[in-house]
Amino acid sequence: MTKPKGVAVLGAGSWGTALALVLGDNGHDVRLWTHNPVQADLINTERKNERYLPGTELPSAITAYSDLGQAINGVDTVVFAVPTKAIREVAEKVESVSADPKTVVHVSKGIEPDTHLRISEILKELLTERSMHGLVVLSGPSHAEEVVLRHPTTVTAASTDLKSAEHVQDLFMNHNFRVYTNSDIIGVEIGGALKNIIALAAGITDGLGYGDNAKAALITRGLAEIARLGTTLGANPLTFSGLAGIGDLIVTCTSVHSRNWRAGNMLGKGKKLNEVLEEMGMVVEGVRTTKAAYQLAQKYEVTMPITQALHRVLFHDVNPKEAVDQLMSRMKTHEMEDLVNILGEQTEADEQ
Ligand SMILES: NC(=O)C1=CN([C@@H]2O[C@H](COP(=O)(O)OP(=O)(O)OC[C@H]3O[C@@H](n4cnc5c(N)ncnc54)[C@H](OP(=O)(O)O)[C@@H]3O)[C@@H](O)[C@H]2O)C=CC1
Ligand SMILES: O=C(CO)COP(=O)(O)O
Repeated sequence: MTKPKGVAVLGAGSWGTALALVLGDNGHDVRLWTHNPVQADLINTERKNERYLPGTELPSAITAYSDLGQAINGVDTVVFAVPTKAIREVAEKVESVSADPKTVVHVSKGIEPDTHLRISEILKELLTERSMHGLVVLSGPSHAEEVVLRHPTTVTAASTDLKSAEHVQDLFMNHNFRVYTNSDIIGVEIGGALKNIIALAAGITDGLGYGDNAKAALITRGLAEIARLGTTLGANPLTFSGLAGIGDLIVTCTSVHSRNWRAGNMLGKGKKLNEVLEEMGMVVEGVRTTKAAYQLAQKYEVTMPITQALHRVLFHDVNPKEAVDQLMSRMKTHEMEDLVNILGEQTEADEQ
């Protein structure tokens, strides 16, 4: 395999910086782009990103840039690691300064409200052949705080083009960071985005003082509604039993590292959404994704009771305890209601 020319990581928050560290450990020339020139200088002089990953020593292979053209021209892979709401702005800038096509990777976990676009769809809309020749999503159960400690982590690289997925697998894979490939880009993006909704809800139930039964209920019934919407949108149902499905759901609902869980926890303890977001100071993707998923559930008539309950808490000021009570007193139903419906339809068809 020829050594890649270099990798640019766009976004020097916790995840962009952690991924830059993995790539640096693997011996790549890493260009970490931030829109903040002061932060770029600090990273280059102190070899640390104190705001987002305090105490982590960054490998010497990483150089921070605040000039986007300098960061991306000359590398063959560009990793978008900014929050979903910044993807459009950064992609437009990339398209305008890019001198040649690159493999584009994104690691963001969200869906755009109102357009309902997944991030790969936004990137395809904005990046032309001038700047992109392959598109890969890297996702899975992976808190930056543990990745920089070089603790074992597994993720999946999804693309409709297996060669591009394997290129990304080779770039990132090492003894601590194991990368699988997957061809279901829809399922991987939907799993990664929607788990944040359930993690917010899990934080809320913990904040209310409920225990492990409530959390297990949220994880399993959450997975059911993620899979219900995901398959409606064209995902392979099996993806939801993998790293980007149940894997990421478990890690985000159970870890104190999760910003979504932490934000939910504060809501459960009685804080207001705007106070919580201010206190976090880092992106809580699940808030916007709840809006997008709620709209999608309405559009496709998909039953998503947890998402709907969280939507009431976040945007209609419903008390979290009341939202849990409403969820628990829904009409009785079969656990495998979708399966029962499909089997029922089949039996009816067989009898005719
Ligand atoms: N943290 C994690 O463990 C993981 C995160 N992810 C996903 O990665 C994505 C990024 O998350 P994460 O790094 O944690 O977020 P953070 O909040 O830690 O950092 C976000 C970074 O993006 C920058 N940014 C924000 N808006 C813009 C913009 N318009 N133009 C340029 N840069 C911008 C911020 O700059 P500034 O400092 O100036 O605000 C900051 O450097 C999210 O979608 C998240 O779900 C996925 C897996 C793991
Ligand atoms: O996606 C993540 C872990 O896989 C990070 O989750 P949070 O954004 O909730 O911290």
